[in-house]
Parts: sequence; structure tokens; C-alpha cells
Amino acid sequence: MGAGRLGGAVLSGLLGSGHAPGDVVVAERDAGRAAEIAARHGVEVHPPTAAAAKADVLLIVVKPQDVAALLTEIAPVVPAGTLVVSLAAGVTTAAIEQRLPSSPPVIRVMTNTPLLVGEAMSAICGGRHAAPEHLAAAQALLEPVGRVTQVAESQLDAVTALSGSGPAYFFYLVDAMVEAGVLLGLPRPLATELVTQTALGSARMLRESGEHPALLREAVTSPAGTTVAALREMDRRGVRAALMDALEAAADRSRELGRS
Ligand SMILES: NC(=O)C1=CN([C@@H]2O[C@H](COP(=O)(O)OP(=O)(O)OC[C@H]3O[C@@H](n4cnc5c(N)ncnc54)[C@H](OP(=O)(O)O)[C@@H]3O)[C@@H](O)[C@H]2O)C=CC1
Ligand SMILES: O=C(O)[C@@H]1CCC=N1
Repeated sequence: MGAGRLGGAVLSGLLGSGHAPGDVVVAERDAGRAAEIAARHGVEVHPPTAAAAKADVLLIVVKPQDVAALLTEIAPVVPAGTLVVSLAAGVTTAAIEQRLPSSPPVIRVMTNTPLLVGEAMSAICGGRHAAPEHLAAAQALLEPVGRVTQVAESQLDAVTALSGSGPAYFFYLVDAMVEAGVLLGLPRPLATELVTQTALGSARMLRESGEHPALLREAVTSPAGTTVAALREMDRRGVRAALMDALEAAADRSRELGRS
């Protein structure tokens, strides 16, 4: 349900990880996107009620503000045994359960767009009617497109602020660093290559060394060198405090979306 930016990525991820196009039905209200998706992926596209009535697993990937209206529309046709998996930020399992009289098991997911390259970070939790096998089913669905961890629902607003929105922060940083490279006189393609490979290499070091990021940072920071000159400037400008405030704002917004 919903094949926008994230829904489209989920669809590509599912098909790329071996789900047959014939096993997937998409509901997308933007007619142009619906036609494009049907043509590109060879999946059936139906209105929400027709799609929901057929689903063993119902993936909700519409904007948080659209979840209530969608659930109201499909509630009469969702079979009792359907596994409902919501990827919407902020919307609680209780809010979803409340709108579905068939009391289906509900799993709430916070994933992120690196799903497109098989490197998603997904966190999942179960609602009132979700049993371990439902969590396992959601985990199996998401594992082919990245890592999956189980969390308490009370942690999901923080998870959203860290890994859900996280790719945007890294892209923002990369964009700013490339711009700095241009300021320093480098051609944009070269600056982009330098920063992208540096981001990839740094991420691999974090994962593969298991070292604390502060130690990895220290190893780059030579006495009276270039790195410490840059880091002092970042500290002077309050970059660390700005990041804390920014992530707090994201978590607050996630909570707010849950109330709308
Ligand atoms: N983008 C991201 O990185 C992440 C997003 N999310 C969550 O994923 C969800 C989707 O986000 P995103 O993909 O960015 O949003 P988009 O607006 O790109 O996609 C949502 C799509 O759902 C369609 N839609 C809305 N209501 C219905 C309906 N009743 N039936 C069928 N289709 C419908 C929308 O159509 P229309 O354009 O007409 O409204 C739109 O195409 C959100 O809940 C968000 O919180 C979670 C983690 C990461
Ligand atoms: O910006 C948003 O609200 C969504 C949720 C996490 C990432 N994108």
C-alpha cells in the first residue's frame, strides 16, 4: 500500500531478493506512478481494497498522515489472519490495531532507503496480537535487503531519528564536503569521488574493525596536523551539539506524527 519513495524501494528490494512479481500486488493512488510501476516491475496494481482483500502480508508504506484514512478504507476487507506490516514513521501498533476490527497481527518497522542496495537497517517490533512467528516472518521479509534488529516499541522514535532519517544526514554531510572541495578548487566529479569513497571506507572500518569511532578518529588526527585543525573548527561551531539537537527534533517529530 503506497509505492512512493520508500514503497518503490521496498518493491525493488522484494523483487530483487527473489519474490516473484506475480506474488506482489501494489496499491498506489498516484495513477502515473501506478502505471509506471506496473510497466517497470510487471506487478499487478489494484485499488487498496482489492489489494488488501488478497493479501497474506499487507505492507503499509503511505505517509503517516495517510495511514488512518487508508486503514478506514481497507478495514472491512482485511482478513483476520493477514500479517500487517507498517513502515510508517510514528504510527503506533495500537493506532493500527484500533482501526482494524479483524484484530490482525501488526508489526511496526523502521527501515531506511539503503534498502535499495541491500544495506537497509530495519528495526521491528510487534503489536498486541503479534506472536514470535509474525516477528520472524517480518524479519525474513526484510533480511534479504539488509540488517534487521528487534526493539521495544518505545525505542522506535529514537530509531527513526538515528537510522530511519540517518541516510539523509550522511548525504547532507557528503553534499557539504563536496561543496567544500569545490571551494578548495577541485573539480566537482573528483570531489564527489574522493568524498564518496572516504564515506564507504570509513563505514567499512567502523563495521569491520569494531573499534570505537573516537579511536578511529584519533588514528586520523596527527599532532598539530590538518585533522585537528578541522575538528577544532567543528567543535567551535558546535557541530556535535547541533547533531544532538537535530536528532532530538527528529524523534520529537516522530512522536508528533504518531499523534496526528
Ligand atoms: N523515505 C524514507 O526514507 C522513509 C520513509 N518511511 C516511511 O515510509 C512511508 C512512505 O514515505 P515516502 O515513501 O517517503 O512517502 P511518499 O509520499 O513518497 O510515498 C507514499 C505514497 O503512498 C501513496 N498513497 C497515499 N495514500 C494512499 C492510499 N490510500 N492508497 C494507495 N496509495 C496511497 C502516495 O500517493 P500521493 O503522492 O498521491 O500522496 C505516495 O505515492 C512514510 O510513512 C514514512 O514515514 C520510513 C522510513 C524511511
Ligand atoms: O522523513 C521522514 O519522515 C521519513 C521517516 C524516516 C525517514 N524518512
